[in-house]
Amino acid sequence: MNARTSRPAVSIRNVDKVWTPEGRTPVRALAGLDFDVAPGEFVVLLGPSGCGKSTLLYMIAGLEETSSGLIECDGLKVTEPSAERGLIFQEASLFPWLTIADNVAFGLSVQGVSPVRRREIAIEMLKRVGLGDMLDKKPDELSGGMRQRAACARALAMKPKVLMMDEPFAALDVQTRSRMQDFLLQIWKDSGASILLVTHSIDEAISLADRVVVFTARPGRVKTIVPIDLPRPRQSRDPRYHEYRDLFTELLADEVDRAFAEQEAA
Ligand SMILES: Nc1ncnc2c1ncn2[C@@H]1O[C@H](COP(=O)(O)OP(=O)(O)OP(=O)(O)O)[C@@H](O)[C@H]1O
Repeated sequence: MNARTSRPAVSIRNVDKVWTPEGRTPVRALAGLDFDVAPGEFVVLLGPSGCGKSTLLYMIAGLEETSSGLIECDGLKVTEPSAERGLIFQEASLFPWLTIADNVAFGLSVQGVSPVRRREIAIEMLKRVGLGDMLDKKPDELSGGMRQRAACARALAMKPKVLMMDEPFAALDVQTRSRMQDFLLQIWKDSGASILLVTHSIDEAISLADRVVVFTARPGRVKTIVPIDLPRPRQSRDPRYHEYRDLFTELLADEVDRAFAEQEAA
């Protein structure tokens, strides 16, 4: 972990979330979440389907309110979205009618950056993610991996302190996924941002994380937090890698069974 200050980048204090959809039974998604993310730390959220991982990201992003408890970023209570907290989804949510460079520049226009400077930043960011020769392409002219890199460039252009990623590589093929993981580690080091990444993949968690937060089945609670004490780049042939894999498989198995049992009973 390359924490630089003692103040957490994200502080999650006793957070509950109950969804109350109109005309439907309330859903208790998260209960009593309490953990911190250090500046520059890479935290992976791992847990069974429906345990509230995405819900947590939306609350940190300021897109949803907590039902109780407190979320702070850099010491300030989260009340609304901020450029300091970027969110990337499974499918790159780029505007299809804009070029890649204009997509990256778009958020900066909201911040009042001049058109010339926006273009400069967009080019710089797209070069950084290896898309320097794709500036004037539209999203549908790019592969899925390229689109995700463009989404990363757009988020990084805002210089976020926290970058949240909701299963960002789940839709990609195995080879592209592995390259994107290497790429992500590189931009994480370069940017100094904290990363919170949701995945269902145990291997992705071991390959990327400083710490893995394992959730219980719904309502999601922190089952345990496991630091990954392996040097990077992580090698799947390392016997300790296999020990982590066995540990996470065991930790998740009970929770996945519980989640299934609940779905069948519903
Ligand atoms: N907008 C919403 N309105 C009502 N209920 C919601 C809403 N969003 C999520 N939920 C419910 O909250 C629970 C947690 O959902 P969430 O998507 O956060 O879980 P998850 O762990 O990210 O799941 P998955 O791994 O399948 O993506 C689920 O039961 C879901 O149906």
